[in-house]
Amino acid sequence: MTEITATAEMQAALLSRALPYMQRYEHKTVVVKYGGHAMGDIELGKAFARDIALLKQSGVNPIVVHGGGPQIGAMLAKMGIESKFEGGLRVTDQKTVEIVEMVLAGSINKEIVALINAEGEWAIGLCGKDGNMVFAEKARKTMIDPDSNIERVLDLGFVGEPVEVDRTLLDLLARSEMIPVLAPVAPGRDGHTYNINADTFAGAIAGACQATRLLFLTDVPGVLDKNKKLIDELTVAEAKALIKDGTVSGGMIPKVETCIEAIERGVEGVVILNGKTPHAVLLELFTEHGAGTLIVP
Ligand SMILES: Nc1ncnc2c1ncn2[C@@H]1O[C@H](COP(=O)(O)OP(=O)(O)O)[C@@H](O)[C@H]1O
Ligand SMILES: CC(=O)N[C@@H](CCC(=O)OP(=O)(O)O)C(=O)O
Repeated sequence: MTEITATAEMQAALLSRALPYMQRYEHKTVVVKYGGHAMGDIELGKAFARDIALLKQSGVNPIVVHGGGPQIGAMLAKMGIESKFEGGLRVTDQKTVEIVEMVLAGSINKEIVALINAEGEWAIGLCGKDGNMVFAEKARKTMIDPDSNIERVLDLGFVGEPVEVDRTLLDLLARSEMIPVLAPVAPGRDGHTYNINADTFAGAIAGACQATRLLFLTDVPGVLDKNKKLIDELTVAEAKALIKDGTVSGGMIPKVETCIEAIERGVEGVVILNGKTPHAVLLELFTEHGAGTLIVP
């Protein structure tokens, strides 16, 4: 067999394996949450943008929701403001929310839009404020104090939770062949701007759009057990237990909580996977052995 024939056969074999998966997602909504920790490397960023463009070209309706926690932290540090987190969420005062909006809805959002557009697609950068897409309310979070075992209410300032999602604009964009790239900032009916954890925002969008898949791209292979081994599959009950016993901590808490809520809202499948693996999105959706942790009911 010549080298050219061998390559053609390999490509055909790859295609024939991928095609049934491609058909499975045709005309379906896939929400991809692109975490701040998965960003940073320009080549990886281009590979991510290429995957999103390819999804669109294969008839899938992708919606990107991005984070930018480390990038916000760096900007706050430059301005001499210390980052403080409680339960994986940034304590956000008025000055902080202004910087959060600038970094998320400004620079990061437009960088991702430019990367996808460079792949020949029409991406459009928005946040919850655009088209009355998302309204938020001040987040009401409680936490069990590990020392006293007493539940305490957290005051996180202008941290919001999405309470209303209107998909009119998203549906319009899907019909116009555009790819929405969403920053997790939204207004409240009280006139304030709220900083929403990007995982929570992605879950609310996926729920409202009845997405077929919700993918979380982060900087770890998925949910790890106490021995740092990857857990391939988790039920909702097992996931709750891992948060309770502290195996899941920090930024992984809002992620896993969102997975649980998204499944309860009717999203078919939720996966947490490593966004630092080149073409993680295509591999997850279009190959038999998806990567990461799949959360199931
Ligand atoms: N059980 C766990 N399995 C995997 N990661 C965990 C776990 N518990 C805490 N983490 C932390 O959660 C981080 C991912 O959340 P986060 O930093 O918010 O990422 P992103 O910016 O991608 O949203 C990991 O880098 C890891 O440090
Ligand atoms: C309330 C809250 O914590 N908001 C996040 C929003 C960005 C985010 O979630 O980014 P990642 O996905 O990269 O973590 C923050 O201020 O960092």
